[in-house]
Formats: sequence, structure tokens, C-alpha cells
Amino acid sequence: MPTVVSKLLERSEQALNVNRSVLSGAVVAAALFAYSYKVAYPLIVRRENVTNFNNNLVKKNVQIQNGLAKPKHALSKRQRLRNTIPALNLQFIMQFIKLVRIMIPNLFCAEIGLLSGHTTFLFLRTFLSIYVANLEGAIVKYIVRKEPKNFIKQLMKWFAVAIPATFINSMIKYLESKIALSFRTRLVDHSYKLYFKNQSYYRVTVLDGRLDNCAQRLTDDIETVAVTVSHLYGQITKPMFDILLMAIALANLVKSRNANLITGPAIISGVVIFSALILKLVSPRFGQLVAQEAEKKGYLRHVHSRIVANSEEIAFYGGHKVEQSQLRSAFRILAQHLEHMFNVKLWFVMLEQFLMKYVWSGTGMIVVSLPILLAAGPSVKDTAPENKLMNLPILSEDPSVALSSVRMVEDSNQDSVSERTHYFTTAKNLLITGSNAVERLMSSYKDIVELAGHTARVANMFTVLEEASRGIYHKTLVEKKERCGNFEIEFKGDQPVAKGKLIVSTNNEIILKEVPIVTPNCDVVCPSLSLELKPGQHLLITGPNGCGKSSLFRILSGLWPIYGGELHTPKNSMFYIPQRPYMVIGNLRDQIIYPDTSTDMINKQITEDDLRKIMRLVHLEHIVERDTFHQVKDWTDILSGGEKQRMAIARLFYHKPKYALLDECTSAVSIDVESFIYETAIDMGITLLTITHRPTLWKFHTHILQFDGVGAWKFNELNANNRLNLKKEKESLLKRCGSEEVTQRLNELNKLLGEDN
Ligand SMILES: Nc1ncnc2c1ncn2[C@@H]1O[C@H](COP(=O)(O)OP(=O)(O)OP(=O)(O)O)[C@@H](O)[C@H]1O
Repeated sequence: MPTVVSKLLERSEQALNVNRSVLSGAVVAAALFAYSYKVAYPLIVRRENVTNFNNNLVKKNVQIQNGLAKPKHALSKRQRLRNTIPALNLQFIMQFIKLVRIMIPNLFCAEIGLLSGHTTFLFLRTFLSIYVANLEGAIVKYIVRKEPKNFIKQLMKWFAVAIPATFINSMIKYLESKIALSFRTRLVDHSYKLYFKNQSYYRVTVLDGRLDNCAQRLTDDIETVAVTVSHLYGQITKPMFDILLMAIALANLVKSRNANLITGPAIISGVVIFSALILKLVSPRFGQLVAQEAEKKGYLRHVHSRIVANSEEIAFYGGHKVEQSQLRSAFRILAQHLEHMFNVKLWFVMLEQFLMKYVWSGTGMIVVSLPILLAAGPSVKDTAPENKLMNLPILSEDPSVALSSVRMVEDSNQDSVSERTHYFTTAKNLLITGSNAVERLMSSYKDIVELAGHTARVANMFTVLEEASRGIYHKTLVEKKERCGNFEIEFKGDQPVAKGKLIVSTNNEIILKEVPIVTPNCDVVCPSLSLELKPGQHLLITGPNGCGKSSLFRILSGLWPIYGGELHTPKNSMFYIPQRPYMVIGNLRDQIIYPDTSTDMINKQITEDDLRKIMRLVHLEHIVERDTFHQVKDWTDILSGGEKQRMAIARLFYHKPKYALLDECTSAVSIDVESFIYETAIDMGITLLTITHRPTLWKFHTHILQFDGVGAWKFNELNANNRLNLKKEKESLLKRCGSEEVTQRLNELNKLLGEDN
């Protein structure tokens, strides 16, 4: 290793034509620059207040005790601040490393190749800058010397350099964009994998309260992280090379004027550190500001997407005034924040520019001019024409000899002036490039802190998605729910414990043993539900609104956690159809086979003729005639409510699951078609679990589950006997008419029996 380093030093010496002591001096100067950046500038980090942005994260530390919210681990305010504020701190470094591991998965990936190429071009660009600085010095020298031939020669070189320079610059930009896209692709792939693992997309919105706006994080935040990281790589690497090589070249140049190698760099570093300390006092909270900006942008996007999703309803209601005012207010919040950011940045950028552009350049000019100003020898003033003859040593009595002596002195003075001009122009160019490099490094600190805001949002999203896919949720519960019946939710810290057991049924039965129905807000809708269903036993579920009918389906499908008891369900055998069916992006065939793909359909050996038969069963053959199976349309808008519901039934017939969970899914279908659909489903061997308020469907079921709306339920066989019982109950209730409860039950019985009041 030491031999490699010494060889490198030798090469650098040769390349830059300096000796080892000059090189060491230059390295000291570069180190001082680096020190000023690495040590002094980060002091700018300020402690910041908790804001809305991190409230979510702080909230998760709320513990429920005696019905009141209480801090979980009693974290001190300072600790909580440190944990949550996006800034250049250990937390950011950990989060950033996590993202880097995703963006660069191994040493032999394409990203490493791109980064290596980018680094090479950045390095070449720095060499070119030094060469150009020298060239410009030489050009000025030949202008001062009035040597047009040499001037043209140098100018030609200057133009020749432009070709590789433009190529290198373009390659730097091209590779930066390629790296950004590559990083983004890796992050997006990773996030999508997590987002769709174990229905995390549902869980993070319904069961977990930590991600305020997942869509914003998945799109804008990921893009910003990728672009900023790629940009910062160049923004940090290139100035590093610039500083190092400029320092070496500058040291070489200063050394050629026999000047001190320590004073100059010491003065420059002192000024840099001093300016960094001044900037520290006025530095805005960049990390926090960009995180807040992303949050507000996310909210605006959310309001927009709600209008798009519900445009028809809004149009029917004529709700544009309300929607417009909500959009406006969401935008105003964002605009106000941006304005605040601009104002805060204005003063900081002004001071930053003043210090970096003028104070540093001024200092640089002083440092490079010192070797000239303090050097021994005649000044330009001393060599003014009128003084020249006066100061001439009398070498000869012969006037022609005296005149040639004057010319020689003139020439040598002109030479020294041009040499000094050459030195100064080159040094100034090198210094400008060097100071620009330090300026870029300093301003990249600002970018790093801004990156911390986006990194925190993306890294937090990954954590939450990972946890949600493993069934770990954090939701703010400000109040502990009361005990309901014989069931009480157990809490560990601030989070409820899902103690229930989920068992895969081997004999295709559905068994619930004392399973409570608990909402994501920890409301116990039903404290304990027990029932057994075998294939072929069709269940009708009834009860008042909000009693937990759909929630039972969510539990059976595994969307909601089970807080107690045991649930036995067959694997991948349930197919849920909601009241408002979901239409997927794609053609008509995609609507029927969803969530299968066309490849799945081919693998299952299902043909378009089969699909046509299914469409006939649900009375939708006219859609096939009209639009064919391959036309891509916006099916949510094109199909009517009833057509959409029938399309969902077509989906059921395509998949032929063991169990169908039908949640009022035929409410918009005419009664005759509905009956035909139910008969067909049963003929296909599908066991039905139906939530409906339509008495006409009663006859298709063998069992009934009746919720009373206050936690109790009845599970019976639904047969002639049962109907008789219901009739008896109705008759006895009719005698007790009066109370609201009785009237409600009577309505229910009427619905079940299919009778009028
Ligand atoms: N995502 C959720 N987060 C919190 N609470 C919820 C959620 N979904 C439903 N609930 C609550 O759970 C309770 C039961 O809702 P559910 O949808 O099961 O009612 P339902 O019996 O199907 O009613 P309906 O006949 O009106 O459809 C309701 O009080 C509802 O407010």
C-alpha cells in the first residue's frame, strides 16, 4: 500500500511538475479546506422544534393508561426531537445507509459501473480545468508580450480543448441522469415489493396511522431522493478533486514565485472557517422545511385524487364550490409554506453568496498577489520609461551600445511583467475554480440537509411497510375502549395485541370460535362470535347498519387482525364482492378475469368462448358485442352501476371459488337476474355468504346469522321451522307494538320473511 501511495505521489508530481515538499504543502492546504467543510460547517446544524411533520412519529409513543393518553417510554422532549427531526445526524446516516443498500445492492451491479464512469469523467474535467487555467494564463502573457503567433497558437489549443471539454461535460450530465434513474428504479422496485406484500397497501391506510400520504412518498419523495443523491455525488466528488488538484497546481505556482506555502492556505482556511461559523448563526432548518413541503404537496395531491375518484357524485351534488375551496385552501397552505421557505432562504443565500463569492475571492486575490507584492526587485513603477535611462548603469560611452542596453532592460522588464501576468491570471483562474469548488461543497451541505427530509420520509415508509406486512401496526388511540361483553382488548404498550389464532382449515370448513369483531380503532363491535360452516351451507347475514357484517368479511379475508379466539378458514378459497365493484385498468377481458392475468387465463385453459358464456350468464353479452374483449376503456365510467355489479359476478363465475363473500353486491341488479345469478352460483358449487337486505334472497341460503347491533347475535339453520319461528316472533312483537326497538326488529323480520308491515 505505501508503495502504491508513493507511486501515486510520484505520478502526480510528474503530472503537475512539482516536487514532494510542494505536494505535501498542497495536501495540507486541501486538508485544511476539507477540515473547514467537514468540521466547521456541520456545526450549522440547529436544534429544531417538533412540527406537524413529525407529530405522527411522536404520536406513536402515546400509551393508553386509565383511558388517557400517556407517553410510552417517557422519552424526554429532547430525545424525541433528536429522534424525529430530519437533519444531518446519526439517524439520517443510518436511514441513508439503508437506502444506499437498496440503490447499490452489490459491488458488481450496474450502478457501480455508472458511478465509476461518472467519477472518471469528473476527474478528467478537473484536469482539463487546470490545463485551461494555464492556457488562459499563457494567452494573456502573449497578449502582453504582443506576440501574435504564440497568441494564435495558444488560442488554437484553447479551441481544441473545447471539444473534449464539451464531451466530458455532456457525459457528466448524462451519467448523472442515468444514475438518478437507476437509483429511482431500485427504490421503486423495492417499495412496490413492500407495498404489495401481504396487502400492506391496505394495512398502512386502514390499520396503521404512521404514513400520512403514501402516494407522495412512493412517487415524489423517491424521485427526489434518487435525483439528489446522484446530483450530490457529482457535487461532492468533483469539488474534492478540484480542491485537491487546484491546491497542488496553485502550490506549484506559488512555489515558483518563492513564496511561503503555509501562509496562503492558512489565511484561506481561516476565512472559510470563519464564514462557516457566521453561516451557522443564520442557517434555516432546511431538512424540516423540505419535509413539510413534501407533506403539503402530498395533501394537495390527495385532495385532487379524491375529486377525480368521486367526480360523478360531486357533479350530481353540484359540490364544486366546496371542492374548489378545499383545493384552494390546500394549495394556499402549500404556497404559504413555499413563500416562507423563499423568504427564509433569501437572506441566507445572500449572505452565503457574499461570503463565498466576494470575501473568498478577495482573500484568494490577496493570497496570490502576496508573492508578487512582497517579492524583491523593481516594481512596474520603477521601470517607467522616464526612470529607465536615469537608472541605467553606464556600461558604454557609445550611444548605440547604451541604446541596446536600454532595449535589453526594456525587454527583460517586459518579460517579467508578462510572466507576472501569466502567473496572476493562472493563479486567479485556479483560485476561482478552487473557490467555486469549496462553495459547491459548502452549498451541498444545504442539499444534504434537504435530502435528509426526503430520506426520512422514504426510509420511514419502508419501515412502516415492512412492519405492516408482518402485522405490526401503530395507530394513535387517544382513548382506551371500554370492555365489551366478556371481551377486553389486551394492550402491549400503546398497541392492541392480536392474540387470536388464524388456522388454515384442511377440510374447507369455516370455523369461528369466540372471535371478537374489533375495528381498527379498537371498537369492539361484537365481543365473541362462534359458528361453523361447511361447503354447501349458504349463510345469510343480517343486522342493522354498522353492526359488523362487512367487518366479519374483513376478518374472514384476513384483512383485519384477530384479537381473540380461533379462526379456521381454507387458504385462497374466498372471493369477496363489494357493493361498489372495482374496475381495473385494461380491456373487457381484464375486467372479467381480475385478479388473473391473460397468462393465468391461458394457463387455466379458459378461452374467450368461455368468457362469452359467463357474460351471457350475467346478462352482459351486449357489452361483448359492443366493445369486444380487447378494447381498453375506462370501465368505471362506461358501465352502469348494475352492469358493474354483474361484471363482478362474472368475475365470480370465472374464478369459481369455494366461498363467495357477497356484500350487498347485487343491490343494483334487477330481482329476476339476481335470482338467476344466485341459482347459477349454487349450481357451480360456490358456497355463499351473503350480506343483504333483500328478502328475495332468503331462499338461497341454509343458515342465518343475525346481529342485533349491540354485540349479540344468533346463528341458526334457515329452514321452514326457522321461518315459522320468525313468524311467531313477529306475531308476539305485533302485540307489544310501541318501542323503537320492537319496530326495528319488526322491520327486520318483515325483510327476512319478505312480507309487508
Ligand atoms: N376502517 C375502519 N376503521 C374504523 N372503524 C371502522 C372501519 N370500517 C368500519 N368501521 C366501523 O366498524 C363498524 C362496523 O362496520 P361494518 O362495515 O362492518 O358495518 P355493516 O354491518 O357492514 O354496516 P352496513 O350495513 O351499513 O354496511 C362501524 O361502526 C364502522 O364505523
